[in-house]
Amino acid sequence: MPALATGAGHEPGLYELLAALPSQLQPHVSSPEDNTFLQDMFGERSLHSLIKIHERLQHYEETKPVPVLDNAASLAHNLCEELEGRPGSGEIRELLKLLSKPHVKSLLTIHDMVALKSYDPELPPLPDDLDDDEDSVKIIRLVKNKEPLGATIMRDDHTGAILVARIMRGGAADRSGLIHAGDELKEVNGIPTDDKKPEEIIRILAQSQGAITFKVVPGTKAETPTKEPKVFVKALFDYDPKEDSAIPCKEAGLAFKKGSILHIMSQDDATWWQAKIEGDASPRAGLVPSKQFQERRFAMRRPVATLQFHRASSKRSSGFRRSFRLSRRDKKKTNKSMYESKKSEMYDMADVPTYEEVTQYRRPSGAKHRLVVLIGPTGVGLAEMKRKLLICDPQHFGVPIPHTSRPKKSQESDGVEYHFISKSLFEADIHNNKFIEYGEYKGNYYGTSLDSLRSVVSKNKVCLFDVQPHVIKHLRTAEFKPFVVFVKPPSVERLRDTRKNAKILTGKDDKGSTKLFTEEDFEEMVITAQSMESQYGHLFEKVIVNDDLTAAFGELRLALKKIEAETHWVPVSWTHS
Ligand SMILES: Nc1ncnc2c1ncn2[C@@H]1O[C@H](COP(=O)(O)OP(=O)(O)OP(=O)(O)O)[C@@H](O)[C@H]1O
Repeated sequence: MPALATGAGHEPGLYELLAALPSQLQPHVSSPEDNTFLQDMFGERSLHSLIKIHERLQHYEETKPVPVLDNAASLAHNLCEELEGRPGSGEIRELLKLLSKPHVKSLLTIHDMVALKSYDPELPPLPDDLDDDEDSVKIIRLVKNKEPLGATIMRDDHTGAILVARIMRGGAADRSGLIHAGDELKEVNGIPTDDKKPEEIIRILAQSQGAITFKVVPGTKAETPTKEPKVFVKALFDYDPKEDSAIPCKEAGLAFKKGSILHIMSQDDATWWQAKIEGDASPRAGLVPSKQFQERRFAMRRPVATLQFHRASSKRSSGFRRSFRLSRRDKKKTNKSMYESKKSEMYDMADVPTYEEVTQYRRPSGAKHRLVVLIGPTGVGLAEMKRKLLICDPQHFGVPIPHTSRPKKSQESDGVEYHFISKSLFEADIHNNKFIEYGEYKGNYYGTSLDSLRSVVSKNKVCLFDVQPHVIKHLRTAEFKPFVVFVKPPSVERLRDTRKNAKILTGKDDKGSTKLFTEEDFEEMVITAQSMESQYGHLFEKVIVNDDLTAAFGELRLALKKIEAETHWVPVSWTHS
């Protein structure tokens, strides 16, 4: 590094600071490469010269000198012409030599520019072959590296013109601020675009690197500088732009998975939003279908989807969970949620899994715990998981006590196994929507009331509730903020291995008689789990495969611990009340 000399009597300033920086920064720089880089940068001669000039200029700033003239360069030029014809003395020859030096010429030109305060860049001359009516053509030069340009283009159906359809937020074109949606593209790198298809132009752009020159006619649409909206959504479906025939430009699409958190950066276009995956380091947005568009597409596919849903649910309803533990396989038993009777044939948009607006949430200390909803096919091990949680921390976890209209047995106590109420009171409570879920078995009602969930939560406990998946959506309120865990069976082979000695309720009586699992039980468990996941998967926040019980339980405990202590995404509506 060159020595940094400062003049005697020099005021300490930027120059000294620059000289001291490398040694002062050294303790904070770990890698030798970074150190060398800093030494080189701060030792760079041109940087020192600039600082010196800056310091000199500062001295003049106080005296505020004004230029005597602003045409020094042309004056010098005229003087040279005048003197050249004359028989010269030694002084004249010296003056001529001095004024013809490029450095002096440049100095005088710069002097004039400063005197005139003419700091705007000079635009390159317009190409000669411009038509007269092309007076609003703009020549734009962008330097592009390997990243895409970040713009989509289309052909205008009426005029046939090639237009910039949209500028992707954070992309190269957006950052340049030079190209705008609505601009008409005339040429790319001297290649006329009027006879090209948009895809061909995209290809030319993709293949270009370094400086790209565009000839554009600026669009008339006034650009309203939009403040980047901070909208975050959770994706409730998987999306792959490569599989989407409707997307205007597959390369500009953003692939995501169900459960991904997307930062929506622009909703200017009603059909295609611009988004990026939250936490992704790239500033560039990609195209995703808008909520409305995705809903429309879903509605068009709806007849098939509905048919599949009904078939699956009627065939497999026996495999779905009964939270209040009636017999597991009694086909005569009824099982309803308070909302089922209201279910109409009307198409409910809220059921269409598209996006859900979310926000970050962290449980304030002392606030109620989120309800923990456990979902899974019967026999998968939910009771086992709940039991283990209750044993390991009975002060922290609790379960709701169900209601029944059956008579109390001698060994039972009211409010322990069940709340025992009369049939007429049970029916009145059904009528008043007090039960989140209820059913009838051998002439008696069984059910879980919303108040029994509230009672656990109000004791500052984590309420564990296993329920049929169609009930989840009715629990998704600001009050309960349910954390939905789906417990999934492993493969039939693994079930065979792990559940050799495990027993399940037979459902022949309500005395809790058990039997060993059959091959049919395993198959039904796996099929039911698949059906649950495909219909309700977008509502599951955590999926745990219950293969090895200890591992699955460990995973559940960790997930519950995290949800209690850490910040996570929840629907915005849950934080507004
Ligand atoms: N990972 C596992 N490995 C071996 N056995 C298991 C595992 N998980 C659960 N079991 C056993 O499987 C049986 C059924 O589990 P559990 O009663 O918890 O199921 P469930 O999902 O509550 O079903 P149901 O709704 O029919 O009561 C129990 O005997 C339980 O101990």
